[in-house]
Amino acid sequence: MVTRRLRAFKRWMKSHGFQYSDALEFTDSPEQGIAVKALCELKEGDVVAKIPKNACLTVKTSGARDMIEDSGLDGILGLAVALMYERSIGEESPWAGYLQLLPDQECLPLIWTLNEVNKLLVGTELHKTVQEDKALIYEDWKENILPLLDLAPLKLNTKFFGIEQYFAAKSLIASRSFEIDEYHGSGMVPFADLFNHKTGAEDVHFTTISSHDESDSDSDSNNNDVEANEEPSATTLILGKDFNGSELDSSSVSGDDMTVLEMIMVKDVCVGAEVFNTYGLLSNAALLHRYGFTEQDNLYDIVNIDLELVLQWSRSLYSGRYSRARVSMWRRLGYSACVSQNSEYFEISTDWGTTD
Ligand SMILES: C[S@@+](CC[C@H](N)C(=O)[O-])C[C@H]1O[C@@H](n2cnc3c(N)ncnc32)[C@H](O)[C@@H]1O
Repeated sequence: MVTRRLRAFKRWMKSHGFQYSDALEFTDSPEQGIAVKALCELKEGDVVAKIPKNACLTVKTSGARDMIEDSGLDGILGLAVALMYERSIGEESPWAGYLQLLPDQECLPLIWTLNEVNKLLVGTELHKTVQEDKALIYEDWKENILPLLDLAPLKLNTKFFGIEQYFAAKSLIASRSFEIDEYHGSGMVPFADLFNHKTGAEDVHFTTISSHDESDSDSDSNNNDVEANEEPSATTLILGKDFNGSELDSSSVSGDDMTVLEMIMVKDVCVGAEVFNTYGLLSNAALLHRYGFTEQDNLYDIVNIDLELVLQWSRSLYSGRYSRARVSMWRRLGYSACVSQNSEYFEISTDWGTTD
């Protein structure tokens, strides 16, 4: 269903220089939110959208830039202030047409009440993490956001900068922001954040393309393409992270470059099917923590077992020497503290200390 908010968003995209394929359809339902579907067959290699970087909401593009930078805020904290600020000025925000499409907040564990966290996460590896998240976010707000309210020049509307609004902004940033490049840092990327996730089976990649790669020629293009690049030297971006784990694109060192972000099909998609992006190869704990959902039959799901528990169990059955031999064997087999990009969710005790 094309809702009024989607129509307003499309108008907004048009007026901000977005190009996207007519073959993409946005659907909006109260139960499932927004999804992107294929109206006709999409082919691997199709460039289905081009997003101007300066239409992304970042600290650099926000009207609150001076205040944020003068206060020494940056990163996610700076982006949270930028997002709260743009929300606070309503229709006057250049992103009004985009912001009206966002939910108030994303239902991540960090915005659950403490009761819900204690009841629903007890016994899971997220329990302590989310408790700590909540405490840290509150401290962040007290230390960094509250003092902004006394700063005169921008006359902030305080009701948009309360603790609840800060949690809401953090939940949206966790679930929808991208690391854009060295200049912009993290930002909200309209359009790119409409795609849902499918673990290890995405159809589209979100990439950053340097302006010098751009070409007017489009010899192989089909009707679904928006103008394709000749030789794109692309870096794939995923929500919240640089996908390749490589350095962020540093070609953009000022705000006036013409760099664009592109969405490129990495697989054929047939008519009527949903077009998925990837948020990474994540376990269900990581998905829940960052995005507020889990996936059935997630091939990348893992269960962490605290090594201390395993050692206690082993020591209760076997001698200390035998237990140590076991630990050494696990090490040789590569069983160790997780060193993946998402290790924050999966850390097992790294204390391999000897015990008798
Ligand atoms: C980047 S947004 C995607 C667009 C979103 N569906 C919307 O309505 O705007 C990310 C959010 O979409 C939802 N989402 C994405 N992929 C999902 C999936 N495979 N299953 C359930 N919810 C998903 C989650 O709420 C997640 O926090």
